[in-house]
Amino acid sequence: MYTEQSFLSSSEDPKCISGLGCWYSNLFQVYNVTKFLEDHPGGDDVLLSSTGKDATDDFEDVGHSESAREMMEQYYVGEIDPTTIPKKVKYTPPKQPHYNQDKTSEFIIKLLQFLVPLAILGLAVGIRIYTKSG
Ligand code: HEM
Repeated sequence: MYTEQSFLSSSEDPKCISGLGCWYSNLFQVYNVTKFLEDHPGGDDVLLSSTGKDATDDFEDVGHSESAREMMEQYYVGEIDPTTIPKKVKYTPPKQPHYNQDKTSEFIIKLLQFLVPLAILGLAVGIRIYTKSG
């Protein structure tokens, strides 16, 4: 099972309107390739390494066939303005509540850990002195 994986591609074809001329779109095309990962002839690892970023060069460098370009259409999600993509979001975990608020019991345990062996030692020495003198 794959989690949702998409990559971006900048428009290669200029958009043309007769009389107005052509211009290149500054928008990115988004492709969700989750369902294609297992079937991609180039393997899922190359696809995965191209997700979450502009994969135009990765895609073009391979020299994909016309049929590959046609296949792309079924994974097309829509266009996105790259300036609206948030920069890398740094994850800061939510502050955890501090459970052991009561430090008293911790202190008592530490004190007992120190006092109990001391008491046993004292008792042993006491018995020894008492039995010797007897
Ligand atoms: C939805 C997007 C994509 C589709 C539909 C697609 C489709 C295909 C197809 C049909 C092939 C077989 C060869 C061909 O017909 O050209 C192929 C090969 C390949 N693709 Fe993709 N591909 C996509 C995206 C990518 C991306 C982003 C990469 C990133 C590097 C990539 C890398 C490769 C590689 C390395 C091969 C193997 C080329 C070879 O062995 O000759 N593909 N792809």
